[in-house]
This record gives sequence, C-alpha cells and structure tokens, in this order.
Amino acid sequence: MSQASRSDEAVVTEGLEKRYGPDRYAVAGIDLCVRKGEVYGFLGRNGAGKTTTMRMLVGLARPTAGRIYFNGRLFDGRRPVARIGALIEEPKFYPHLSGRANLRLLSHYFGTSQRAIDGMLEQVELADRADSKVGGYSLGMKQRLGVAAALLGDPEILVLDEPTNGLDPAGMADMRGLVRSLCDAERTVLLSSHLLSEVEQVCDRVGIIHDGRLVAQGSLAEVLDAFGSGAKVVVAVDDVPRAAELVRGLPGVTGVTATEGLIEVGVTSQALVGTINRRLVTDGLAVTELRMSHRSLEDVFLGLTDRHDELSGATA
Ligand SMILES: Nc1ncnc2c1ncn2[C@@H]1O[C@H](COP(=O)(O)OP(=O)(O)OP(=O)(O)O)[C@@H](O)[C@H]1O
Repeated sequence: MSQASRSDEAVVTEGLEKRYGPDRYAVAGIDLCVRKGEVYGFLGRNGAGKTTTMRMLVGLARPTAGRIYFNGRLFDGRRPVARIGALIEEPKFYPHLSGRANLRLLSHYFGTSQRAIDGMLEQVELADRADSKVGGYSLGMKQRLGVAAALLGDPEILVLDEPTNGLDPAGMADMRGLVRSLCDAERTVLLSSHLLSEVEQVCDRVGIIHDGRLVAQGSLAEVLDAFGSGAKVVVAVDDVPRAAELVRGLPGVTGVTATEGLIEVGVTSQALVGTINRRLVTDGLAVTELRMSHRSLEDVFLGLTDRHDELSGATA
C-alpha cells in the first residue's frame, strides 16, 4: 500500500528527485513523511538540497522524478490540492510601503479581510510597527512579515525555508516561539534549517538530508536511538584495556571505545551505570569517575553525514 494513502500524513514524497544535468543531483530521490499537526524539521548543511526540495513542494521547481502528496492527494505541480503557504528564501516587499500595506496588496489574491490581516500582524508581533515602512524593518521583522504573508491563504501546510537565517539570538527565539504558535491540529509546519539546536528546540520530528539524500527521519528520540544508541557511560578508570575487556561482554552494552584514562560505553539503558561500576570494582579496578553522557542530535547529524561521506568516498 502506498504511504500516501494514510490520513494522518500532511506531506509525503516518494522518490522525489531534482537533477540538473546528467549526474548533478540536487535532490536524489527522497521519501519525506510529514504528519498532520506537527512541526517537521528538515535539517541539512548548506547545499544539501533543502531549498530545492521546498521549491518542488510549492510548485516553484519541477521534479525530474518522484511524486508529492498533500493530505493523501497527488500534486502535479500545477493544480493546488491543499492550501499551502510558503516563505522560501528572503521575502520580498515594497520597502516604501508599510507592513500592513504590503500585506493588503498580497491579500487581494486570497480576499483576506482587513480584520484577518490585523490578526496576522498581531500573531507575528508586528501590530505596533504595522504602519511603518518595511524599508526600516530589521531582518527579523521582515522575516516575521514574510510569515504573515505566508499565512494569508490560511494554509493547512506552512513551508518555511530557513526562517531563522541571519537573525540574532533574540530574533531566533522570537521566530521559534512564532513557529510553535502556528502549529496546531489544523496546521502542519515544515521548516528547514542548518542549525541543529534550532530544530532540536522547535520540531516534533526531523528529516536529515545530506547530498540530496534523506539519511534519517523520525522523532528526535527515534533518530537518536536508531543512529546513536542514545546514551553512553563515560568511565575514568586506572586500567583502561582491562576495563574495556570486562564491560564489552555485558548485556546491554552496544560498544566500547577506549581513550586515555577513559572508556566510553554505549548502552541501551541508564540502568547499566550500576552494572558497569559493579563489574569493574569487583575486579579490583579503581573507578574515579562514572557519568552518563547523552548524544545530542548534533552528534548524530555529524556522525550520519560523515559516515555518508566516507561511504561515498569508499565507493567512488
Ligand atoms: N538551478 C540550479 N542549477 C544547478 N545546480 C543547482 C541549482 N539549484 C541548486 N543547485 C545545486 O543543488 C544543490 C542543493 O542546493 P539547495 O539550494 O537545494 O541546498 P540547500 O540545502 O537549500 O542549501 P542552502 O542552505 O545553502 O540554500 C547544491 O549543490 C546547489 O549548488
């Protein structure tokens, strides 16, 4: 059965591809799955293929292969099958007009009422600057006005390409809060970022793209579990080789690496801390430090993308 037939999925792509020239893949066949009502973080380094994917989703670029479904309906790149709002790359506004006037111009297409525009300006926290010229807005204000513009058609699916790009920490925090406030049972948000901390803080699920390929997808916990075994125990001990040998065979230990004065033990559960300690002490080793260390999404992301580079190098 096609994934696209599930009713809880807002955006599904199957083998979505964009090729520029014979061997130049910007997006090399990706299967995205964004569930209704979630904030989905599309994460990748610069040039990974995020913008190209988003441009295809909103009909600005034509896929060279693959399919896109919105709410289970096939999108052919022309006829809309769902209400989609988008902020892709830097928003463009008339600088000599106010924020409100810019929105009013854009709203003609959707027939949005003045009251609804006021509501949007409130929502993006621009109400008190709505009548100032956009030319005097900060980047963060322009980005928020861009989000308001993307909301004009009351979208079920909101696509935001790097909405925090170029913002200062305060602007980023504002944008994060705004993104969360926009997502509800009726609206799904798909946002891209190259910043792991952003995605970690705001998204329910993530897809990690590297070199045009989706290398991981799921909830943060799932991605961490599947690709990082989540947790490890760091032990400072007097006899590292002996300690590594002793813990390697314990049930629940997924791997051991030895460094100077330390072993790092991959574990399936925190309860292993006690087991590891007992095993070492019983054997007469001196344990001077023992702590849990959780891998961050950043470690997983870097590990996945590095591993992908190694594999590509090995097969090239
Ligand atoms: N029109 C084009 N012609 C040829 N190559 C392109 C074109 N557009 C994008 N690319 C290439 O496709 C790849 C993916 O670009 P894309 O802009 O989608 O990445 P990105 O993840 O959004 O990165 P960034 O955050 O830097 O925008 C890059 O190698 C880029 O150079």
